[in-house]
Amino acid sequence: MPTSDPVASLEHVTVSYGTTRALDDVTLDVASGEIIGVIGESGAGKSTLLRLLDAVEHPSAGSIRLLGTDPAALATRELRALRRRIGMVFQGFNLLSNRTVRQNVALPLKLQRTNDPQLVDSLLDYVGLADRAHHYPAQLSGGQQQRVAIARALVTRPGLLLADEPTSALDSRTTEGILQLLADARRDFGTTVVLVTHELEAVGAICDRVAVLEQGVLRSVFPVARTDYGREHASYLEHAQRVLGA
Ligand SMILES: Nc1ncnc2c1ncn2[C@@H]1O[C@H](COP(=O)(O)OP(=O)(O)OP(=O)(O)O)[C@@H](O)[C@H]1O
Repeated sequence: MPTSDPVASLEHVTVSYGTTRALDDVTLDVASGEIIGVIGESGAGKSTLLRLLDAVEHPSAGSIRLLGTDPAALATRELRALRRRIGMVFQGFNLLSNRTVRQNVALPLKLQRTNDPQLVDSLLDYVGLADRAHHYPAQLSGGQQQRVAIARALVTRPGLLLADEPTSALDSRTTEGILQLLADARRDFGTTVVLVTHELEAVGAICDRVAVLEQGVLRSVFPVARTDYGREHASYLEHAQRVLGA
């Protein structure tokens, strides 16, 4: 079990937009090395929570610590440096369409004015796309594009990886592979993952705990009883039989 300080810590955090409380008195720790799911109906506050954890939003009340610092107290340059330590993957993959797979993965390093071709290659290999390095995103399937996005997020060895509905645009078997990749990243790199999703199966597949938001209020955080979901080498037929109970 993780023993170090939380990667992120919210203390009585409220985020208000006018009279709307997008988050209402939320207290939550994200432990180092855990995969925590965040679920809730539309408008429950999931995106607001992610924006706080990505340090693009600050609490209206309460406090937050992210990777050991208070983001609200940082100057622009320090805030940028903090945000570079936070990886993000999105439902729509958000790859640069006019850059190759390899260039997309190398981008965060380029933004840091560094260059590590071996690391980029090793990550492409890790996500199983070494042979697609010179392809463009439009030449890849959705699942492959999400693998590129995950490689891009991991290339800086982020202290926190935020995943915003990462499998919602994918079919169920591709979803299994992507979830397995996130679980592997935790196992192999110790990556802490916050997974926002409306897919309860995804939470059951890889999360240690789940936080349930309702109208901005954190109703409950409880341990997840994992389902054996991530058999990535199962054939499509096996997958269909398992899901459909044949
Ligand atoms: N910039 C904003 N200005 C005003 N209200 C906002 C803003 N951002 C979010 N809200 C409101 O805050 C509440 C929480 O929104 P949020 O986007 O965090 O929910 P969500 O759980 O991510 O929803 P969804 O699943 O539909 O994306 C909603 O009532 C929303 O209308």
